[in-house]
Amino acid sequence: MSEATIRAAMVKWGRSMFERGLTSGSSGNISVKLDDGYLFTPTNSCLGFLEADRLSKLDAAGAPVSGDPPTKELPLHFAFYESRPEAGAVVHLHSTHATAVSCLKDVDPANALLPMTPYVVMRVGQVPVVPYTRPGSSEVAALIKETAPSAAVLLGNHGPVVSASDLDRAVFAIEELEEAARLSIVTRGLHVRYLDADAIAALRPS
Ligand SMILES: O=C(CO)COP(=O)(O)O
Ligand SMILES: [Zn+2]
Repeated sequence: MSEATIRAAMVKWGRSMFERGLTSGSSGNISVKLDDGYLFTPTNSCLGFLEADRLSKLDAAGAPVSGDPPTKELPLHFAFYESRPEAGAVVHLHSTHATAVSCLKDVDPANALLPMTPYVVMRVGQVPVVPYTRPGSSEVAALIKETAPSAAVLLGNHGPVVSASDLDRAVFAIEELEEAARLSIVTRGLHVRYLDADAIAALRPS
């Protein structure tokens, strides 16, 4: 895929997620790995109004090449790229329900979402919660690396982050994560029938 196509896809998905209320204001950030480096959304940009030629380009060592200054969450994104060689894209949002789950005291920090439906198992897998760190802090990197090989993580009291082999898959996965979090919130206190181990074992990523 050409760099121009990837830039257009970042603008398209950013707008789509923003317009559907999956992240507000200037929250959230997206990155994609290129053959010769990375593209990042600029810091303080609104995902709904990204401009393809202003995206931040970094070289393979993380040095700036062109565009506006990158998201302050570089340590977060690079923690995924460094611990998951298959990662080709990373998406971070402040989507409401996943963020709500990230604030709950009584979830299992090893896996915050018990599997109720198939797609979260197929697209996301286990979702650990890492302790709160200040947005942009480099301390988050070691915490993310401890969760490897999880492709998805909830930042405690902050929001979801997902990595995948490409941007489409990362967006699909973070949307499934948000929907699974929404189901877990709306069914709280109800008697839920979770997927059993046989059903989970029969699901394969596709
Ligand atoms: O979500 C955010 C911080 O966690 C947004 O930060 P940036 O505007 O620097 O990308
Ligand atoms: Zn954030």
